[in-house]
Amino acid sequence: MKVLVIGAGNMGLTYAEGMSKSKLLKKKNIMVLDSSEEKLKELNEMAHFDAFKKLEECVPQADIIFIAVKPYHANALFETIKPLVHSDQILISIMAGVTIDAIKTHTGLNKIVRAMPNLPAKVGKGLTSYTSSKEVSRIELLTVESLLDTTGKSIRVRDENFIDASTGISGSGPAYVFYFMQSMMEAALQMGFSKEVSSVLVSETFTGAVELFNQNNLSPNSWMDRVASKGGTTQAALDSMDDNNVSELIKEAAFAAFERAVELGKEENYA
Ligand SMILES: NC(=O)C1=CN([C@@H]2O[C@H](COP(=O)(O)OP(=O)(O)OC[C@H]3O[C@@H](n4cnc5c(N)ncnc54)[C@H](O)[C@@H]3O)[C@@H](O)[C@H]2O)C=CC1
Ligand SMILES: O=C(O)[C@@H]1CCC=N1
Repeated sequence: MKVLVIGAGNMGLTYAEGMSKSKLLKKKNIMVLDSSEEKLKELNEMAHFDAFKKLEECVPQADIIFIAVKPYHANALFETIKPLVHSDQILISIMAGVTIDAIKTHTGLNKIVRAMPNLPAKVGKGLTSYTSSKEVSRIELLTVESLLDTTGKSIRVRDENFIDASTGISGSGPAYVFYFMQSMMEAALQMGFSKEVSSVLVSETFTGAVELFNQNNLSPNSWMDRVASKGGTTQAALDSMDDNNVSELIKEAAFAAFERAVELGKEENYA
């Protein structure tokens, strides 16, 4: 089996690296194509991939085509691969908002998997939600799932609405965590800590809290209760967040990402 990754940026290269460790793929069965000369140079230095510049040299031989370009590059790319594809191929897209119907129309392919990963895939801690067109068989889906799992965990969702929803939670979510971290680091700096110490204070706090959450069966609310003493320091911080409606604002932000994913897909707004 051969996999072709088109777009070797943050996500494409991460998946190519992940899939190169898959037992389903033998060495050198991952082809990677990027339109940027700089990227190609980088790819040519990586021994475990075959790097390509021309679609006609790699698209026809691929069993699975993995698309990881930005949504606004999708349609131009689809039109160029259309004459090169054959109906047995499976196309996996991780592009935000690009719908299965649009992919079918513009590529002529029917076996489509739409997936939404997230950036922690870079360190094997990704979460990828995915769904597929009915033409992808159960066995093919198992293969796809096994490839997606090379970068972390995957979750199969019922339909594309849940892909857009998971974009608002897990796809864009790492940025919300970084937003929170950035604010806490800025507060630590203002309190007089050095940059290095601020970074350690914040990152260890996040790692520790997530580890606690993962190792126990308690809700975040229950954990908050365990940190906060009545009339104490944590309660002062939580009261301040409640007074400022922070919880509602975070939910609003997640819905903004969800709605943007839906909007991108409508009438192909990403084009
Ligand atoms: N970065 C993230 O956290 C996440 C990104 N995504 C999705 O992944 C996709 C890729 O995002 P990133 O990796 O962050 O982007 P990126 O900008 O890092 O990588 C895109 C790559 O595609 C290449 N490219 C552009 N047009 C091309 C073409 N026609 N043929 C071949 N290569 C081409 C570019 O040279 C670049 O190397 C996007 O559609 C995004 O919606 C999904 C979930 C998370
Ligand atoms: O911001 C974006 O559009 C992409 C999709 C999820 C994360 N990054």
